Amino acid sequence: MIGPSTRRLAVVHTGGTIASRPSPDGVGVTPQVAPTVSGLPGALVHDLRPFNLPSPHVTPAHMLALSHLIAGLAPEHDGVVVTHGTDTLEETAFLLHLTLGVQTPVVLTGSMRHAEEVSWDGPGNLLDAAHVALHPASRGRGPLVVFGGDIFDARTVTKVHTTAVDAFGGYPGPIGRIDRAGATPHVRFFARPEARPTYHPAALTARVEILYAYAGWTGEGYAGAEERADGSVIAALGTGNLPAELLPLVARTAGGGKPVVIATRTHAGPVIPVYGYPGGGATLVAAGAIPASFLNAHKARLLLMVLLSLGKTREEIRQVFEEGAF
Ligand SMILES: NC(=O)C[C@H](N)C(=O)O
Repeated sequence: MIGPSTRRLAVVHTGGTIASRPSPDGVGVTPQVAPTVSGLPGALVHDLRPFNLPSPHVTPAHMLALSHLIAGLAPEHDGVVVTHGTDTLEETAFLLHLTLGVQTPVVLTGSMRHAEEVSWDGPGNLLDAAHVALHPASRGRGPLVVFGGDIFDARTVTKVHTTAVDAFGGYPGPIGRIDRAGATPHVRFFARPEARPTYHPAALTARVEILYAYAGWTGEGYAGAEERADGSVIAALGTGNLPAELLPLVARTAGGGKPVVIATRTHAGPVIPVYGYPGGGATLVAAGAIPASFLNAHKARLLLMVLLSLGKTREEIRQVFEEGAF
């Protein structure tokens, strides 16, 4: 029976391993049946299935469509859970973080094992996500990722393992934790992410490519990306350094007005302009490149796509990255 204390939960299923089983054609594992939340008395669950994809097939356009869908669901629900494949889960979480301005908790989760494996982690992660989404303390913290009992904010969470059940981490780490004693959930938060601006692009029309730096890179692949894209992100070395050969290339692109954002392929820490040797971070910034702060390359790409799609200038984009307005 629906009463005044009935909590309303929307569960938006998008595919991933949490919806997967061995494929009927015998080739690997594919998304098939979305899981149902079990063990949540006193809640009215509204299931939605906007798409059913392995997350490597999820695009920024899907992510923005999800953001619009959730913006419509939020006022009518006490919490929203999104089930998602883990491979690009952090990108969807970050795009939601950038574009959703709702107070209603939005919690993403998934699984690392499919429904026919002995260690299927789908039901536990889904129930944890539901409890966190319906918990009053989750309100106003921005989109969250719940995995293996840890609660992460969308800005810093990243996938850290290809197969382990505790597949998510990031720097500086979880902002909370859910544990269950029998049917009773214990949700505890250690931190509240700062309020950040939200952005409202109608569509993600800008093209942004990522280049990955390595020892001995002399710019292979650079010119093609420069020509095709409206902006680029380089997963550079350490604090944001590149081989010397890249400095004139970056200077050419930035001088021509297309933003070049420098992220790092190192797994934690900021990009800062320390080094003055050719290709060092200080020389790249002097040549017009924009440091990505603490964002990894794929999150920096989404932010750059959002800002370019809104028609922001290179100076406005630099300001957003510099001030951490994301
Ligand atoms: N664990 C997973 O969900 C991985 C899967 N390849 C996906 O992202 O769709």
